[in-house]
Amino acid sequence: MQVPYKMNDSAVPVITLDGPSASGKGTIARLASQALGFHYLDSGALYRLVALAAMQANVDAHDEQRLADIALHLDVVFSDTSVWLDGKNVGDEIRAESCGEFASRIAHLPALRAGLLDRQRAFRKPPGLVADGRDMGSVVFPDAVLKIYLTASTEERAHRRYKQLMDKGISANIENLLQALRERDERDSNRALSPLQRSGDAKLLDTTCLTIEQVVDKVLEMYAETRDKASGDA
Ligand SMILES: Nc1ncnc2c1ncn2[C@@H]1O[C@H](COP(=O)(O)OP(=O)(O)O)[C@@H](O)[C@H]1O
Ligand SMILES: Nc1ccn([C@H]2C[C@H](O)[C@@H](COP(=O)(O)OP(=O)(O)O)O2)c(=O)n1
Repeated sequence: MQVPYKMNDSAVPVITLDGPSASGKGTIARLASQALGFHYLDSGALYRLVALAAMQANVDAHDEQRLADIALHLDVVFSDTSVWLDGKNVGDEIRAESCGEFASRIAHLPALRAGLLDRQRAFRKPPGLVADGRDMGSVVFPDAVLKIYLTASTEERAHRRYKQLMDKGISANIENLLQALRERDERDSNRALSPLQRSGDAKLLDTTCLTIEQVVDKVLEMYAETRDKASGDA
């Protein structure tokens, strides 16, 4: 397990991007982190990795203790281009819709979420971090300097996911994707612990009519404004 950065975490700026499935969180967080030279945390990948490991070991979605145990002992390595679980490249496997679905079904379990907390916070290292997920701004990094709630209409998100799957040569059906997105949004938003919701201090960024480049520019602009304000206040 990685050792958390301990010296003075609050001095390391964090930008959080939370939002529903296929809103573009991963794409935008990765590009913004590259532009700023920051580290990047794809927290959804951790939930997907627990889901994959659990599916491979035939662990029941209700077996909180075993799932928490998997979360605590995940042997995972993130590289720029992929993710390695127990020494095996599982980058494509964790992106499967079935894996995202299983991740969403187990993500309400408190012991599992607790088991991933330190691992997520360990990504906070100088010079800064961009983190994406559902509860990055509300629970994992409540002192983030910039919190964004990224969203887009359900139809646009289904269209984006459809195109993404087709580009990878995976067949998909837009109606099924729409239905799956609605179910996942519903489950992620209505769980008791760390639900997907826009917290009061998160800035809303609706990307329905924006290109990827426009969204990245907007995030960088928001971050520059936050820094200007902080230096003006000092
Ligand atoms: N503003 C945008 N306009 C068009 N396509 C986008 C936009 N943002 C993201 N995408 C595309 O949508 C798909 C889903 O994005 P992704 O980053 O995986 O979303 P999330 O992490 O929220 O599930 C990807 O193929 C990505 O390239
Ligand atoms: N911070 C997080 C990240 C993901 N999850 C859960 C809920 C999500 O449906 C699954 C998969 O997340 P992921 O961000 O990879 O999914 P999408 O790319 O948005 O489709 O994991 C969570 O509960 N908290």
